[in-house]
Amino acid sequence: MAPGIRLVAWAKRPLLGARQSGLLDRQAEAEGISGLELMASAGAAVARRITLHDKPAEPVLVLCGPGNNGGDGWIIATELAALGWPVRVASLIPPANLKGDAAAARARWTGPVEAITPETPKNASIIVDALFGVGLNRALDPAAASVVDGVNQLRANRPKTLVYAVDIPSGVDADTGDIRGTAIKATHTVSFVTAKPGHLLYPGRSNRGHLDVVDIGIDAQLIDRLTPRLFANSPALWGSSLPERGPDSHKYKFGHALIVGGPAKSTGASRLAAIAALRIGAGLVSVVTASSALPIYASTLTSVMTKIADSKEEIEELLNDERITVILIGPGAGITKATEDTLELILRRPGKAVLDADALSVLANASHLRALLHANVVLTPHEGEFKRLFPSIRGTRIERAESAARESGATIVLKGADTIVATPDGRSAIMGEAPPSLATAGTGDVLAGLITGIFAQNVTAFEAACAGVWLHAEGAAMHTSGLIAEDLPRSAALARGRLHVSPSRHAAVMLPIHQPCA
Ligand SMILES: NC(=O)C1=CN([C@@H]2O[C@H](COP(=O)(O)OP(=O)(O)OC[C@H]3O[C@@H](n4cnc5c(N)ncnc54)[C@H](O)[C@@H]3O)[C@@H](O)[C@H]2O)[C@@H](O)CC1
Ligand SMILES: [K+]
Repeated sequence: MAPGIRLVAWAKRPLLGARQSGLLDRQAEAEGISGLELMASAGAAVARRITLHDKPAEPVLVLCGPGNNGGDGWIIATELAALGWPVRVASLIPPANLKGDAAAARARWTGPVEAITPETPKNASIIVDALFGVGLNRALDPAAASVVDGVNQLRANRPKTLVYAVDIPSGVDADTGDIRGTAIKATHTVSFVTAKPGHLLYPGRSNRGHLDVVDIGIDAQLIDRLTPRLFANSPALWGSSLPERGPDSHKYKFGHALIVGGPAKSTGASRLAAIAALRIGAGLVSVVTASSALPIYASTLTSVMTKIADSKEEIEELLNDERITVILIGPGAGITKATEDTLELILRRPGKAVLDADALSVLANASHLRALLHANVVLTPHEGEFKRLFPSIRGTRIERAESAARESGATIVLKGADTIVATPDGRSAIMGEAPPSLATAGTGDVLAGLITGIFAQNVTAFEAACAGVWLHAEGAAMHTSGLIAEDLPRSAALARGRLHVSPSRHAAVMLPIHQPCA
């Protein structure tokens, strides 16, 4: 059988940062695979991935850095040359200064070696970026930055140029997705064993291009020994938890979500949330409204029920109904004493709750309510709301979401281009695939409704939050243009339906090397 590239279903594996990737390599070495063997597998896999393209007329340009990422580069060059491909190699440091596995890999390359200059990237249609990988620990120095900028300029001038990043685009921080000075804009990234947080977190996410993760011979069970807690948000994480309707299904099996409505002048947000909760599968959805706003809710909602409550006591009576499995408060609620009172009643109830929008603003100013938060409360702040809720928490987006979950005891959905879900017990997930079309009015209300509707169905806060975030993005991605919030509940529900139509979509595959690739 022809040698293939063993692509890993990376969404099914945890994300490992720089330190954990290093630990995994050390563990593999302790199990008897040398660093050089790992490097040889890594380099060979990248070379084979590149040969899925047509052989170019000009030599493939391999840019090698000072560490083991550069080591991968020397192997890639050697493998490509062995397959009869024209190759040029340029090194950032004098090859005699390389150490360890990188020096051993360099010794396999018998062709000429150029020193990297700003002019190096000219006239190449395929470039391999093996400058820096997970060992990047500071901003690129001027020599590295100028070649990186040169590669990006070439790609801008010649859009068909293929730029293959080895492990991660050089300049992107593998842990945070930050750009350290400047960074390669790759068309493809080939990483090893697991994806890295920097592949999913912005701004680095924009530099990654198409991501493949390849197997390099490390036993996947070694990953579990690192007790990883960070994941890519994908159906692999929560898909099997979502209950399916069968012939004997009854609506009461799928929960009853109660949405706290807003005043007559702002009912749209809660109506969007209610429709989203129902579409995504909650058995029953009710909006609780004051009599004054009832005509609007009653005339615009059909399958969503309305319940009237004109006083704190009436609201309390409704909330005491044990058939209600989850309550959403916030969209269009108003930053008022009434919202604060209802919020307090909700938090004093031991059950599930989702707090969004105005409820978060109220919570930020009501320190006495903080102590009532628990793991079955989901908070869905965007950056501005997060800063008001947790003004003293600093760090990267992941660190901040994790600290907030730990400190508050609630499940946090830190919204953004790369929405992060974090739980008080230390698990987190990054959604790195949301389309920019979600930046439009009302989409946050739909997200809150989706999470609420899923949470109603006997799933955990983490699963509900992750599934809501993913289905929201996947639903948006179905629209090529003109997306408005009203479209999303239906699209998210269709996305949910598709999960079970093509379960193999998230499975590992073996890519034969002669298969043409877009
Ligand atoms: N056994 C292993 O450890 C394996 C490692 N692999 C490769 O090795 C890479 C990690 O190798 P390393 O830990 O050597 O790290 P890197 O090769 O990513 O970079 C480390 C080197 O770059 C220097 N450096 C860091 N930031 C710099 C900056 N801004 N400007 C200039 N120099 C800078 C460091 O001083 C060090 O010399 C992975 O990303 C992967 O590509 C793969 O070969 C698989 C196996
Ligand atoms: K790289």
